[in-house]
Amino acid sequence: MGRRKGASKTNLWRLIRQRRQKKIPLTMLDASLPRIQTALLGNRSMKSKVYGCAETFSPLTNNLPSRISLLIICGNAEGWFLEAPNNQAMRFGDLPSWAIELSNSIREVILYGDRIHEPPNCAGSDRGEAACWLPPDLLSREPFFDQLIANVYQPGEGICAHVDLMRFEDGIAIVSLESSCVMHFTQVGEVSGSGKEQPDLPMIKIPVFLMPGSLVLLFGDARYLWKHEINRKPGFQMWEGQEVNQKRRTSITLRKLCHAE
Ligand SMILES: O=C(O)CCC(=O)C(=O)O
Ligand SMILES: [Fe+2]
Repeated sequence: MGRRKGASKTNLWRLIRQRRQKKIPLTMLDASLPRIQTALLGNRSMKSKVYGCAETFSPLTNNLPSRISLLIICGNAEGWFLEAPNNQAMRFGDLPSWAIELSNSIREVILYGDRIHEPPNCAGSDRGEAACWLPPDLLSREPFFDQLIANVYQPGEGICAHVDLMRFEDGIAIVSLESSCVMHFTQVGEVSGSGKEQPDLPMIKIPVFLMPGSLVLLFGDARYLWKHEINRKPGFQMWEGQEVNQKRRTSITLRKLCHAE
């Protein structure tokens, strides 16, 4: 079983140590999902939709110059507050309606959608949980997601190798929009007694090509034992021997916060 909500970091490191003794499968989906894109974009451009999402976050944004595409806006029980103009927007708790629509589309597409790669049969599969696109308990949870982050990357900008924070449950969805890119996956390094990751692993780097509308689903090993990164510096975005043509890229990451039991 993949790790589930509420497990501590120490437990995670123990799990990682145990799992590294075995061959670790990468369970991940990379499928072209035009329906997702349609759900998100609707009749508007991505740009206006992103503005729309920022507007939903805070009444403050009504006063902002429209050239600011996205803002970090954090919310808590006291209300929304603006952290800094940036290229990133986050939302915790109740998601705006377009993100709920997007979550529903993701669920629908996993269950019924057209896919590039046919998933192995989840129900009754003798290949076990790792063979599904998303295990049934994650697929049926409510809410499906309650945190989103929208990232906008200009050409040359990316995100360094990381495992998403442990405050989020297993089962993470990333919708990739606008510009294609290569996302790389590398295994989490061996963990020493002090809890520090050791860099001495033979590096296995798995490139995954993401088109506009691609969906990446991370669960189990892919979520906990592999880091993901996007290095969009010149020379790193190679696919089939060619440098990927970079334009602005936007991603929407949907996750579920761990809640105390
Ligand atoms: O932009 C992406 O595709 C990845 C974003 C991501 O990994 C994150 O926000 O944790
Ligand atoms: Fe991430």
